[in-house]
Amino acid sequence: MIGAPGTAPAIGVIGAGAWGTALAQMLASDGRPVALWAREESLVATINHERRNPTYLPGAELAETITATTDLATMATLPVLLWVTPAQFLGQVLSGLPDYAGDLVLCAKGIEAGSGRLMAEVAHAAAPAAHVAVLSGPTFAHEVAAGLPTAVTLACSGGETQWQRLAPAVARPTFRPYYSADVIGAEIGGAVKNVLAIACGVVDGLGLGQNARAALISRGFAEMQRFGLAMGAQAETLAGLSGLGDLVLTCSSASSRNFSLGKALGEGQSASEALSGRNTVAEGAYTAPVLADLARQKEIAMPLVDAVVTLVRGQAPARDVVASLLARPLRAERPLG
Ligand SMILES: NC(=O)C1=CN([C@@H]2O[C@H](COP(=O)(O)OP(=O)(O)OC[C@H]3O[C@@H](n4cnc5c(N)ncnc54)[C@H](O)[C@@H]3O)[C@@H](O)[C@H]2O)C=CC1
Ligand SMILES: O=C(CO)COP(=O)(O)O
Repeated sequence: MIGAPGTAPAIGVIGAGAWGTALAQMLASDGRPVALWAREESLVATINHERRNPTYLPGAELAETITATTDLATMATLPVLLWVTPAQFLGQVLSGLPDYAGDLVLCAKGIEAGSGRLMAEVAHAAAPAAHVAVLSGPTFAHEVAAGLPTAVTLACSGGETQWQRLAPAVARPTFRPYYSADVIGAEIGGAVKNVLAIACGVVDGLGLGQNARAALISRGFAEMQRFGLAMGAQAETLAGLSGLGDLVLTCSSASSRNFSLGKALGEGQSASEALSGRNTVAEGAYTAPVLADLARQKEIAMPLVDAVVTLVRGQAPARDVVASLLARPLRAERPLG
């Protein structure tokens, strides 16, 4: 049983990393009970007894109405689950709930390596009866946990009927979802921006200046549009909170794990050094190679994504990768040309 009698949660969060914990805190901000699933027994005890998550979200004092558990089967009884395990583990963890038939709100940002599947495809395969939605936008976990305001795209595969159910379950005074029916667009924005944030971190680490960063955001957005439109995303979604909004956030701050990974590479750390010893996830490092493969299959030029692949594979130093990007033939600015 999750929560005290009479206070059973109607909503659960799967994954107690930084983002899952911050989402649970945001959902509990008006006193509603929230169930939070973690893999780690010791973390469950710390959350329930000390009201904190020192491993993934240090500094936040967690609400009394959050109840942590390692029991996935109990979570399956809840009508709404926010799924926040990292992208590469979605299929594996969700396969523990194959019959889940409630609303499954996907919050990870990435593409599955190996299969090239977006998160909703992975979820449909693992839990075919679930009603999938995607929540994505400019949302640094520590800011959301602190109650600072933001807005997100909530893309519902079940259209407006699902939105009517989910919006009141997820919205809070400082957390504002906007409706979309474009699940693919919301997924692609979040997955691609993580890769581009690594590139922006490299620019920062190399000390190449703010002009270079703005140019990279703009040319990176062109890559996101080319890829997204070819995959069936809508242009307005890519230009919205889950696309351009999150791209600008993540490309502008070392609070981003992807940006900070790129910064370390730009400062001269090797890829293996920069990637090892992290207990937090920089999704872009796992998404970049599979994204580059998908783009190649579709004959879509993504030179910045290709450059990030070269860097995370440790195939060339950052300065050489930037030099070869700058030496590419001059061309028209058209994003789709
Ligand atoms: N942290 C943030 O500000 C935001 C993160 N996201 C996305 O949320 C997703 C989760 O990221 P965070 O919560 O930040 O993670 P995190 O980096 O804080 O923590 C890592 C998480 O991975 C889990 N994990 C490690 N090995 C695992 C395994 N074998 N199976 C299942 N889970 C495993 C850990 O238990 C932990 O929950 C990512 O896709 C990220 O892009 C989205 C918005 C904001
Ligand atoms: O997605 C995020 C903010 O919207 C968090 O970005 P990082 O995973 O790079 O920290």
